Amino acid sequence: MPASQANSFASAGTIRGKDADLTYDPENGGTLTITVSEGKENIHNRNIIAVINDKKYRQDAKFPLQKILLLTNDEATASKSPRKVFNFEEVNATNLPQSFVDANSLSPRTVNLFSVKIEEPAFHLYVIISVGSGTGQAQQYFDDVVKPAFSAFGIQESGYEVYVTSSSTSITDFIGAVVLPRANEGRPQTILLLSGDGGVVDTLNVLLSSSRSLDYVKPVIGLVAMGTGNALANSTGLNNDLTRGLRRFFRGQTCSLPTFTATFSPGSEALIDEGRRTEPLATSSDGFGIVYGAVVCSWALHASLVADSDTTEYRKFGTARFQMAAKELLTPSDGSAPHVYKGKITLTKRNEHGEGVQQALEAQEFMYILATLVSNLEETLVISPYSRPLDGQIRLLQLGPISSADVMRILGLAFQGGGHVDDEVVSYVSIDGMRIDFDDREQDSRWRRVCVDGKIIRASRGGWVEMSKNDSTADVLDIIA
Ligand SMILES: Nc1ncnc2c1ncn2[C@@H]1O[C@H](COP(=O)(O)OP(=O)(O)OP(=O)(O)O)[C@@H](O)[C@H]1O
Repeated sequence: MPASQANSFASAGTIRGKDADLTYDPENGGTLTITVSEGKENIHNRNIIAVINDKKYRQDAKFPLQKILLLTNDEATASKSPRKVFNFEEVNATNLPQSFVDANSLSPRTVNLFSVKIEEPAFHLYVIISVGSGTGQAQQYFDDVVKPAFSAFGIQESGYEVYVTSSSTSITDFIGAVVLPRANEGRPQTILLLSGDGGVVDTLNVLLSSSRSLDYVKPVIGLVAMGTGNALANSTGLNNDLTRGLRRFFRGQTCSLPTFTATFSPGSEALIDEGRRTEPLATSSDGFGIVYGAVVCSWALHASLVADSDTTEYRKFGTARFQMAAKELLTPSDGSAPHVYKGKITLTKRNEHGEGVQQALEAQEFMYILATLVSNLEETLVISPYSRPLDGQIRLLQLGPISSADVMRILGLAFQGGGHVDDEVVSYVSIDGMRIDFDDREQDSRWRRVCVDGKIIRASRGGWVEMSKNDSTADVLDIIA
């Protein structure tokens, strides 16, 4: 069979300028096997950002030039050369098997975005680099991977706006000053966000707490997982490949992001600057503090460990920071017993007529209260195994005043695929909302800390927090997943 008539799974082409037999196996995520005279090489789809046809190929060439944008990992090279964490390669090829090209080509949305972008630069494309996220790799990922990948698509640096964070309010400021006004003018905007959950949540909070015009066009966010937990990226599946979600940005679909509102009693404040300072919450028309979220609203052990571990010192340890802070809370180094959190919890569930029905929990002492819209708080921490990507269902996990050893055992099961929800000490239910009334005996404000998507809010003494799922009127941004 002549190479030009090769079937969809095998062909004779070239790779890096050398003649090669090419075979594509779609099983197990997809692998291209390249055989050249010197030997074999496998390229897995999970390492591929995209495959593109190079527009600059010569018309008289036998086969058009194609490019495989490849990202190979990572940590092995990093130990030898700290600068070289991300190995991006633009692999020149010709006559790749069609099924391989189809499995790695751009989504129609991206094709459209890039063609409009080149012809009409006012079509807004931004890259936000949150340099404080995770262990601080976002800038390097941009320099080593995003910039050359955009360039391979013909999008030069003048074709997009790059915004690098300089403080914890940078994303909020940028969204409020640039993205919101343009959305209100009806302009389509795409933001590639190199951050953890925080960048998405900051964007959400600005858009939801501002007034939106009738012309409002939802900005679209593509997320590259650069945070510590990356709950959104890990729960939507966009971090399933080895490109941190950049593959999904080029190939995925836009989806609405389910969200919730957490309302706080007057006097509640956000803790910032490693808990050293406070700032007021945005307020609702009736004067209550408001925070919007898309991931988690928690109290007790989870909120305490997120708060305690959010320091520059702890952040250096990546996800281990959460376990280190949990250990200190469960087995305090001064030998004291772990705190038992006191409060009254009322759940809201909708009945078949869509009416909210309230149910007060009998128990008033807890170790762990966590309501979530997502399955994974970290890549391997499956906190809510029944949650499906972007399903919009809030699920509540509850642990009573059990021993520290039992809490560690339960969290261990959560790290082993989510088996903890079948354990008899765990309550795991679907809800539409929840209210916590903090017991007046909780005098130490540390035990009234609530976590909303990583932000820590200290509720007022004897105060409350109420969280409820948002309806479609809160549909203010799309995420590529
Ligand atoms: N240049 C900067 N200076 C100070 N703070 C920054 C800077 N850049 C980002 N930040 C802050 O760092 C935090 C990073 O949050 P983000 O959620 O992106 O990552 P993370 O907390 O490591 O991950 P995750 O939320 O997924 O666990 C945010 O509060 C953000 O505002």
